[in-house]
Amino acid sequence: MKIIIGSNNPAKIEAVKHAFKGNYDFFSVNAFSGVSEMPFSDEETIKGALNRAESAIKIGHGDIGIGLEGGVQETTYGLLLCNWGAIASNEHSSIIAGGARILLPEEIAIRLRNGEELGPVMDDYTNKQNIRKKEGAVGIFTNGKIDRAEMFTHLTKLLVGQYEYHRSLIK
Ligand SMILES: O=c1[nH]c(=O)c2ncn([C@@H]3O[C@H](COP(=O)(O)OP(=O)(O)OP(=O)(O)O)[C@@H](O)[C@H]3O)c2[nH]1
Repeated sequence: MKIIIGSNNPAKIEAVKHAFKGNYDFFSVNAFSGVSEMPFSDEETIKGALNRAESAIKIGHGDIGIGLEGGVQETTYGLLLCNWGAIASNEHSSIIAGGARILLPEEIAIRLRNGEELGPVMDDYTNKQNIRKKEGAVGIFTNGKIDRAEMFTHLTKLLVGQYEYHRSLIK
């Protein structure tokens, strides 16, 4: 089975490879999210994940397309880091799942509300480079307990499990 991942971000690719068990061929493509660089709601982040999954399966001529998208959601408690994923398949309509979420520190949230993007803000805050491709904001703010790849692995397992369940209903 040919699985097309709609991103070249190593944290996302590693996560998808970990979540699938069995004989699969993985390819990654730079899929278009069709949403803003910094999605600012669950709705927008889900849309980005769906667009990436549906574009990945088409571009890569795969059996399955996977889209993973990071964003934030405003709440009365503060700004939540949110992540969403989608599986597009040739057999049925797309499936979505959400990742674990944590509140971002207010000094980070203020910068995002003023229009900055989380990736560069995290690099600036930590004085490191490409945090988004490594441990991610979730890794930094959980003291390394859950990094971005692990969070996306869990999310992708939620997708794969639902996909298998849907397929068992079709057959
Ligand atoms: O350091 C981070 N840790 C995180 O936990 C995290 N979650 C989201 N973001 C940032 O939010 C924007 C959209 O996210 P995103 O997933 O669409 O893009 P990305 O650039 O990370 O990947 P990709 O576009 O190469 O696939 C980008 O600025 C990401 O950097 C994060 N940055």
